[in-house]
This record gives sequence, C-alpha cells and structure tokens, in this order.
Amino acid sequence: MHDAAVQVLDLGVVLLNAEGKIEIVNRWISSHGRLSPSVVGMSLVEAFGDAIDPRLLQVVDDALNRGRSNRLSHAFHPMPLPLYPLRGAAIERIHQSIDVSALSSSAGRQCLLQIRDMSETIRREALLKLQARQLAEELARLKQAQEDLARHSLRFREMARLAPVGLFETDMQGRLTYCNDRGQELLGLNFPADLGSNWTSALAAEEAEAFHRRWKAATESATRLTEEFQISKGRDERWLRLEAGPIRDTNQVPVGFICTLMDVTELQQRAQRHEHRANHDNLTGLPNRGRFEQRLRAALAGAQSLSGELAIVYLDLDGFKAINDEHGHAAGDQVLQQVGTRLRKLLRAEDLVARLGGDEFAILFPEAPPEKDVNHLLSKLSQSISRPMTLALNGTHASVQVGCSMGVARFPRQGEGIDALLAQADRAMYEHKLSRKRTDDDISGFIDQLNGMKGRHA
Ligand SMILES: Nc1nc2c(ncn2[C@@H]2O[C@H](COP(=O)(O)OP(=O)(O)OP(=O)(O)O)[C@@H](O)[C@H]2O)c(=O)[nH]1
Repeated sequence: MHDAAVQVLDLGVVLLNAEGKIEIVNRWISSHGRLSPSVVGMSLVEAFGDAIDPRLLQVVDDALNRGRSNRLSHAFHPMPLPLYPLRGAAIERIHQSIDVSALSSSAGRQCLLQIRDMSETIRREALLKLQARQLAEELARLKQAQEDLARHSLRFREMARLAPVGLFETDMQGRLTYCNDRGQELLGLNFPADLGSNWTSALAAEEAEAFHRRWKAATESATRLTEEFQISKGRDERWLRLEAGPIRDTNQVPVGFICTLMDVTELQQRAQRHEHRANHDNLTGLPNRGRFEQRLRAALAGAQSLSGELAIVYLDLDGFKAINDEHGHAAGDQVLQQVGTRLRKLLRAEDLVARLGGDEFAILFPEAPPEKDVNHLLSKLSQSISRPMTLALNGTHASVQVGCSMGVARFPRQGEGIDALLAQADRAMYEHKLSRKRTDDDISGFIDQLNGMKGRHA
C-alpha cells in the first residue's frame, strides 16, 4: 500500500496486522478521530477507547481469524468509531459506513478498514424523507381540497339549478356560459342548444334595442346593472328584474357577468294598481285632482320652455243634486260615469279629462287649440252632457238630464302659474254658472246659488 497516496484519500483507512494492531492509519482517521500520531502498534480499542462499537470488533475478528470481509452499513450501525471532526464550532460524532476487508499477504492475514463519512448522506436522506413526507401530506391535502371543491361545486351547481331565481353567467359580450333551469324558463331558452348565444336575443326586438345599449354600456365600463324589462313569451307578458355584476379574474380584469333574474310581474302589476288607485277616481276611472295638477305642472313647464300655449277648462254639472235627491246616490253615480264617458269620447288622446271631486270635472289641453276651436269644442261637450241619460235603477229605467257650466283659462294670457290658472278657470266657471242661473232659474234658485257660491269662494 502506497503510504503517501493513502494519506491524502478523502476516506479513512486503517490497516491492522494479524494481531489486530494498527499498521497504517491515514491522516483522515487521525484528524477525524483526534488520534495521536503514535497509534501505530496499538489495537483499535487502545487507539479509539471504549466508545467503539462491539460489532466492529466482531467483524475485524472475523476478517483476521476467518478471512471474512464485511460491511458495516450506516443504516444499521451508524457510528462504529468515535470520530468527531471539528466542523466550525460544532462537534458531532459522524455517521460512518465501514468496509472491513480480509487481506492475505506474505506477512499473514491483515484487515483493511475503509471508513466513509455518511453524515451528509444521512442528512440529505433525512431531508429528502422529510420533503417526501411533506410532499405526501401536501398531496393528500390537495386531494382533499380537490374533493371538497368538487363536492361544493356540485352542491352549489345543484343549488343554483334548483334556485327559484334565474341565474346565468355570460362572457363580456353577453354570450351565455351558464344558465340555471329557472333562468332558461324565464328567458324561454333551451340548453345546451342556446349555450354560447347572446342572452339578449331572448328579448323582444323593441325591448332588446334599448336594453342592448344599456347592457353594452355596463359591460364596457364593467359596472353593475339593475334593470326591469318586459318580455313576451307567447301571449304572456312578464316583467323581469335583472341584477348583473362583473366577475373578474385574479388580475382584476373583468371577464364576464353574473346575473340574477326575478319575475316581478306581480309586483309591477300591484305597483301599477296602487299607482292607478292613487291617481284615479274610483267611480269614473278618470284621473283625479292630484294627477290633473301633476300633469298640468308638467305641461306648464313644457309650454314655458317652448313658448307654447295651453288651456284648462273647469266643468261643473248643473242640476246634479236633484238627481241624487230624486233617484238616489247610485243614480247620481251613473250620471257621473256617463258624463266621464261622454267627455272622454269627444276629446283627443293627448287631452286630459279628470274628475276633481263631486260633480266637478277638468280638462287639460297641453297644446291649446285656437280660442274659437276651444269654444266650439266646449259647446259640443255641453250639448253632449245635456243629452238625456238612461239610468238603470232597481230593475227599472229612468231618463234624466243634467247641464254643465264651464270656465276656461289659457296660458300665458290668463295666468302664468298653476295657481293663477286654476283660480281663473274656477272664476270663469262660476260666472258661467251664474249667468245660466240668471237666465234659466227663478229668482229664489238664483239667490240660493249666490249664497252657496259665497261659501265656496270664502
Ligand atoms: N251620487 C254622487 N253624488 C255625489 C258624489 N260626490 C258628491 N256628490 C253630491 O253631488 C252634489 C253636488 O251638489 P251641487 O254642486 O249643489 O249640485 P248641483 O245640483 O249640480 O248644483 P250646482 O252645481 O249649483 O249647479 C251634492 O249633493 C253631493 O253630495 C258622488 O260621488 N256620487
């Protein structure tokens, strides 16, 4: 064995003679074992002390006496020799793997020990084992999460499918990527055939155009949209309420819309009924005083800004009380209804006829016809109202007749504000009524009317 080469090896080498005494020990062993240079001639126990693994002594004995080579693997006998290399400040006994070889030479049996430092391997193995365990745990967690996700996703999909509200999802162009059963029912869609089609194609053409503009604006700005719109399925008109909100990817880029749809037909109809009830007279179905003044205010604003003209007419029945007194309240009600119908019949759709209360009616001409046309129309209205009316009374019929007094006020000539116009129409109507009383009634009736009028104007 070439001593110089043995000295520089990066493993420990010990050569024992037939008596088990050290013949050669290299530098690696001396430094790792902290041995004195004079260990040559000593046994392993003399050189290394008691902290030596008896199994090593056993295999050395086997090599010298029975010529058997062996290996002490670090996996089973981690530290056979007390080797403590100085690594920084830390001192630790290193893990070793020792090849014990039985040699034969002219000098008799020898035993060669080759010792390798396995600490780093063990550290790496331990690290790898730890990493493998962590990986396995991570994989198990991921698998569990995946299963949970699949379960949740299934549950949510099922909940969405059975939800009583329409739910659908689109891309940024409005193309359907998902729609639950209720959504398909509300929009009249058929999946999977309609998957990928633009959901607004379900709307009626006239609805779709206006709606499309608002939808486009919402998608372009990626903002929420709340809309109520009408959809006709066959002959059935339904009101739907849409709530749409953008969905974004992890970079906050909008990628589509998630939308809910509710059938609000009942609510709409109820709201319309309430609105109608609040603004209309129960008996005649005509707009009431509140609605009349509201429409007059709007028409006045329009006429003021466009320098237009409008006219209003107050109309009060003459001789109405007598019908109530003679035939009863129900008969009076029928008269009011027939007056409403007759007035409505002679006027244009854009003219408003309202019942202000009692036997008082009012007409609004948002675009006033010339004065002579209004006068002509009022005389036609008066003639129509004065025609006899047939009333159905407890299985019999009665023919009755009423007259009417009317007063006109024109904007801007007779008043610029709403109060001035209303007052003017009222005044004109009572003047007309007085003049009719003067010509038609006897003096006592006229005095009664005057007294009544003072009360009203007070
Ligand atoms: N049937 C019925 N009568 C009503 C209703 N509202 C008010 N009246 C009655 O209508 C009558 C109106 O009285 P007047 O204005 O003096 O009736 P008139 O006989 O036409 O008298 P002038 O207006 O002075 O010509 C009153 O007797 C009220 O009680 C209603 O909804 N139905």
